[in-house]
Amino acid sequence: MAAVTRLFRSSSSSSSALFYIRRSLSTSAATELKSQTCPPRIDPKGRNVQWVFLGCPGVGKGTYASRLSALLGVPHIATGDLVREELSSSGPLSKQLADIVNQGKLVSDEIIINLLSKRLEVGEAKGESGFILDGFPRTVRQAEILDEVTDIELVVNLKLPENVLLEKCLGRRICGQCGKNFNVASINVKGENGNPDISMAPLLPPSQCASKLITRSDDTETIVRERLRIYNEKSQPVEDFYRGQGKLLEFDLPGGIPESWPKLLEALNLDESDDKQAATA
Ligand SMILES: Nc1ncnc2c1ncn2[C@@H]1O[C@H](COP(=O)(O)OP(=O)(O)O)[C@@H](O)[C@H]1O
Repeated sequence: MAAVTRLFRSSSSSSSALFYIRRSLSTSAATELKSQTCPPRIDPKGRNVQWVFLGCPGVGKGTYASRLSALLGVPHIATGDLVREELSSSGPLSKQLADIVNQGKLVSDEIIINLLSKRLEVGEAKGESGFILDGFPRTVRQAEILDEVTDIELVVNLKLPENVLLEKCLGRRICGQCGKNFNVASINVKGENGNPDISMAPLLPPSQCASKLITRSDDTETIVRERLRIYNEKSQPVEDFYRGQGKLLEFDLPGGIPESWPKLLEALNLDESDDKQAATA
């Protein structure tokens, strides 16, 4: 497979893949955020933002990153989706990835950078610029590599208590036909240590999707617990990396989408009229 060939041809860690990332991103204008944690009020479209979404498995990175990508007119690039696409192909990497993902482990930095650079190449050919990254970087090494090739403006760190994350992952369903995400869990968790209670209504599928729902093979309790453990070990240092750069916006989700989305827009200094544009996009 071309991606693997390219990866193993590179003499230093991911250098050829990095070339593609650099080339794809060099045309995008980056705005320094530095010590601010709230971006300036902006005209959302055509801004070519370079944002990253961090957060534990099941927190909702995909949901909010995808809504914001529609609002801001930039691609939502989820490395988990790239891994799953590769998994469902019959390429030689597929079996290796299945073993890693189904143990809840992280794919190597080299493979993930290679998949990401291929995705960026395709986007570049279509004239894309800017991005919202979801699920990348997940290690400090990945964050350092990203820093070498682009200037991330803002890193949104979505947070929920661990018991909610587990329930959300176990309730997650995907329509096998249209690919939309749903959640059958009805969450009511009492807040501990002075934290507020959290309730989330299920996000149920319409009738045409109801009979086609599938569960991700890595959304079992054992694998989710392992993914949470690995997040704490490998990905939490990424939060510190960006906190040190003054780019981290911490966002405690207050509940499901109806409660969280307006508050997230507020935290990002985006307003309701921008939201309406997204809804009709
Ligand atoms: N940046 C990355 N680095 C290493 N592995 C990754 C990365 N992104 C995704 N993966 C792999 O793909 C799997 C699914 O990713 P994702 O859909 O983002 O899951 P999650 O729901 O755990 O956030 C991960 O468990 C991991 O094996």
